[in-house]
Amino acid sequence: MSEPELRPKAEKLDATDELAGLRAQFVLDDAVYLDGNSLGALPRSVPGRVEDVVRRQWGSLRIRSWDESGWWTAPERIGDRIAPLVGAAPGQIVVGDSTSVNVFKAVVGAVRLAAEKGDGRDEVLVDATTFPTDGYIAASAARLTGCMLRPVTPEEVPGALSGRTAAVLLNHVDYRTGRLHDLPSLTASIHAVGAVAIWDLCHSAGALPVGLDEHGVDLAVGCTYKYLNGGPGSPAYLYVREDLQPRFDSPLPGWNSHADPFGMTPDYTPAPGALRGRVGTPDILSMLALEAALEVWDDVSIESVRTKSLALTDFFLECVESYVPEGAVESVTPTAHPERGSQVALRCTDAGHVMRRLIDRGVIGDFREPDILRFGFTPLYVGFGDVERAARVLGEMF
Ligand SMILES: Cc1ncc(COP(=O)(O)O)c(C=O)c1O
Ligand SMILES: Nc1c(O)cccc1C(=O)C[C@H](N)C(=O)O
Repeated sequence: MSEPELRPKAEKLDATDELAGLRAQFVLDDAVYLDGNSLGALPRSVPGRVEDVVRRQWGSLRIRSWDESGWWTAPERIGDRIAPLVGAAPGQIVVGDSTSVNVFKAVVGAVRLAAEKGDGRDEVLVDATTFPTDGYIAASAARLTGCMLRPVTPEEVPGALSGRTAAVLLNHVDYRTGRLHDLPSLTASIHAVGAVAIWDLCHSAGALPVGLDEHGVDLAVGCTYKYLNGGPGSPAYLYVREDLQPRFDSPLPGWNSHADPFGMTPDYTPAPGALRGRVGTPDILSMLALEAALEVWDDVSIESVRTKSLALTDFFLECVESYVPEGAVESVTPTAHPERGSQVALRCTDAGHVMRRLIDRGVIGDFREPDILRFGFTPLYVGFGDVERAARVLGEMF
C-alpha cells in the first residue's frame, strides 16, 4: 500500500478505535510519542492531585496525613490497584522502592525459599539478554547467597534447569527486541525442577495481560513509569504469591515491613502478607502521583489494550514496509503475536543519528545500543494516524 491508501486506512482505524477517547486524558503535543516504554506520558489527573498532596495533605494536615490521607497504607492500596492489570488477586503486591531494589528482594527471597528444600540448590539463572540492572543485581544477590550466577537466554532456560537451580529471573518482554517470552511455559518448566520463578514485568505491565496468579508465578517485579504512566522515578512493585508470603524472608526487613512497626521493638517480626515486601518510609509524593495516574485505567480492560497494541504494531510494520526503502531497516521484533510485546525495534545503520533526526522531526522513540531504533506503542494515547506519520517520517530518513 502507498500513502494515499495508508492515510485513509489510519483514519478508519482511528475512527473505530474504542480506546481513542483516552488520549484526551493525557498531556500531549503535536509530536508522535513512541517512548512510553521508557517514560509514559503525563495523565491530566496527576498535577492537581500532587498539588493537593503537597498543599493540603502535607501543608495543612501534616503528620495527620499518615492516617487521615491514607499515606501509611498507600503501598498495599496502590498494589491492589495494579493487581488486576497483571492478573493478581488483591493482597499480593506492594508498591515501593525501585525495580532494581525489588529485584534484589526477589532474588534473595527466592534463593531463601529454595533453600528450605535443603537439597543444596546453588544456581541462579538470569536472562543473559536482560536490561542490565537485573543482571547486575542478580549477580550480587547470587554472591551474597553463595550461589553461582548463570546467564542464559530465555530460550536456553529449559535446557539449563536442573536440581541445582534455586531461582530463575526472566523478563516478560525484552527491552531491546520487544520479544514477549512465554511466561506460562517457562514458569511451568522452572517449577518442574522445584525452582522459584521471578519475572520482571517492566515492559509488559499495562501493555498486555500477564496472568500472574493463573500461571502460578512465584515472585514478580516491575516499574510503574512506563505503560502505567506513574512519572519519572515513580515507585516500582513487588508481587509475592499468596501461599509463599508466610515464608518470604526479605533481605531488606525495614521497619515498614514489621508486624508492629510502631511497637519499635529491637527484635524483628515480619508483617503478614505482601506487606513484608515493604522496607522503609514510602515515597509519598511519587506514590500518590502514581495513584492518580492509575485512575486512567478505571474503565479500561487490559485485554482491549492488548488488542489495540497488536493492531498498532501490525500497522506500524505494514507502514514501514511501504515507506522505508528495502534493506534500510530490519525488524528484530517477532512478527508472531504471541511473541510480541508493545514495541517495534528496527535495526539500522547509524541508528543513533537516525533517531536524533526523527526526534527533530517530531517522532519520539529511542536508540538502544548498538544499532536499534526502538518504538513503544502505548495504546492509551497512541493512535493509528501517529503510527502512519512515524513510519512516513522514518521513510524520509533514507
Ligand atoms: C526490564 C527492566 N528492569 C529494570 C529497569 C530499571 O529499573 P530501575 O527503575 O530500578 O532503574 C528497567 C528500565 O529502566 C527495565 O527495562
Ligand atoms: N528508567 C530510565 C531512566 O531513569 C532514564 C532513562 C531511561 C530509563 C528507562 O526506563 C529505560 C528503559 N528501562 C529501557 O527499556 O531502556
